[in-house]
Amino acid sequence: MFTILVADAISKEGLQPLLEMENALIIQKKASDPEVNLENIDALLVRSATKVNNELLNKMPNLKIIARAGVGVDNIEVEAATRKGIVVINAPDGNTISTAEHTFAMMASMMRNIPQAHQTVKNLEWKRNNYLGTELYGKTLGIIGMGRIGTELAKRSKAFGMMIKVFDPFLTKERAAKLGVESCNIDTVLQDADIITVHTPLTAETKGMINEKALSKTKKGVFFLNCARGGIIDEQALAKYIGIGHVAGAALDVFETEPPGENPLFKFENVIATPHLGASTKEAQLNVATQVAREVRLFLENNPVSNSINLPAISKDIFEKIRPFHQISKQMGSIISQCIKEGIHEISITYSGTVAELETSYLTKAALAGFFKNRIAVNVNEVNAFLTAKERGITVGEKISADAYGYANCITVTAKGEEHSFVIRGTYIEHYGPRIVYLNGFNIDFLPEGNLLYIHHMDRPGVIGRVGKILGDQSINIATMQVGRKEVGGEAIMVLSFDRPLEDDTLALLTKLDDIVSINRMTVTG
Ligand SMILES: NC(=O)c1ccc[n+]([C@@H]2O[C@H](COP(=O)([O-])OP(=O)(O)OC[C@H]3O[C@@H](n4cnc5c(N)ncnc54)[C@H](O)[C@@H]3O)[C@@H](O)[C@H]2O)c1
Ligand SMILES: O=C(O)[C@H](O)COP(=O)(O)O
Repeated sequence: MFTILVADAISKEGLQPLLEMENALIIQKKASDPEVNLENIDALLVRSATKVNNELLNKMPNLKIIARAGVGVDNIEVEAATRKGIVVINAPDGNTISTAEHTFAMMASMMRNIPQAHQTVKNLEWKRNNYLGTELYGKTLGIIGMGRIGTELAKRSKAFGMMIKVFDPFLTKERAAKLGVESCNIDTVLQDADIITVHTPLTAETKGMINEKALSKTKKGVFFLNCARGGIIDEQALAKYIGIGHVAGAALDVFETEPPGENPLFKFENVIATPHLGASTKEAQLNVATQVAREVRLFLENNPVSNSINLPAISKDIFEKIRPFHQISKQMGSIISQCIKEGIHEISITYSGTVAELETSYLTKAALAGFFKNRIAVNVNEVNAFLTAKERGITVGEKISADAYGYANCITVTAKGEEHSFVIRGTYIEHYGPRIVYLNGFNIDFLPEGNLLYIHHMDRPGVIGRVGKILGDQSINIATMQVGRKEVGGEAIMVLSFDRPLEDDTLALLTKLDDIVSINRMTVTG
């Protein structure tokens, strides 16, 4: 049973994919509500109101996925979530049109003083001469950040006869030409635009990018819009430039602190504001809720997700292709971890045959997740596998080899420790399943699943019988048994599987037998 916490106001209709799950309990309450048992939560759905910081994450040890029903994830400590192996997803395009429309509406309202004039009419005043507006037609709109919203805003503004100059370091010349906008450096946008609007995420680079220095480069009489994130335009600097009459007006949907409380900008009549309403339409809310609800459900049902912030996107088709290799990679990581009982400084994985053509980095992460599973307390998965290896000083290498040892596909994992190395090789055979075909110098063939015992011994008559007798005396049923050796009378191995885990006492008896070099008891999940 999964417990899903919907902590912000998210469209109930959009949550349908989750509400239809038979094995999920949906709780719609604030994360701070004392009735919510945070320890049980598997999935958390938020908008921008809930601050998903490390402190909250520490109270949610079971959390597997955070879904942001919207675009900006600046209310989520993504790095802290990544460290804990929690997948973070968002709904990147569900509210694009609504926010572009809101920005356009704010621009038109600002240029024609609509909010101010509206208020006077409601106050029974008729001040027609106070509100001389400015046409949009023929004006230059400067767009900083030409992503989804910037692009939709440009299309709408062009239809109103505006010229568009944009600054976005990641915009190619071809795309700018296709969109019919002029790609410029930031100074050109600042100097030439009559109206400037920002549509970037809030990052270390964009925070305060419209500061006093930037404002000093703008035309006298310029207008500003911020419907992206508070802080991209420095509020103090903007207030100063409005105060001296350089900036003619500003339209703001977002603020450095939300709700903003007392703010120096609010004393100016030519500043208009909305309370972060860009995405607040029925359509956008349904879109973003449906997008994240579908993704959370896919994730909880062990399918890939497409809109993860901290996990490479894999399409369902590709995931279906890698699924069997994903499983065996994890199993090999787990076996290696249980067989080599010392600190590891290097893990390298070699792919050959058909598997080498797939998304191997995902498989490498799965092998690391399997390796760490039995070793450390933190939940390690594809999200934090590389980070965990790095933090523990383990070098991870990935190679492609032409030699598949006669198999259609083959994955070899090598772990190097202080004193020993361990090599395991597996393959996936259609209609047969995952098989381990090589263990540390020995050819073998076993299913890497369940309660396993790996015995390294000398190839002498009676060893197998003595092992069998001890197990029989303890009423332990051997489910499967495979043997392998290098040469007659030399070293050999056997891998046995049981229906239940082997007790310590049995293991101790087996260890004492003659001709046994080492014994490893393993539990490997499917
Ligand atoms: N007001 C609202 O309710 C509301 C709703 C949706 C989105 N947003 C916000 O709007 C912003 C844009 O959203 P989007 O969906 O268009 O995002 P997006 O990722 O599609 O676009 C962002 C663009 O900014 C560009 N960029 C990044 N750093 C830059 C820099 N230093 N200088 C110039 N350009 C830079 C990127 O290349 C990208 O093209 C985000 O901050 C998002 O959180 C607000
Ligand atoms: O980043 C976003 O998607 C917007 O800022 C919308 O935020 P909201 O979901 O809190 O309205």
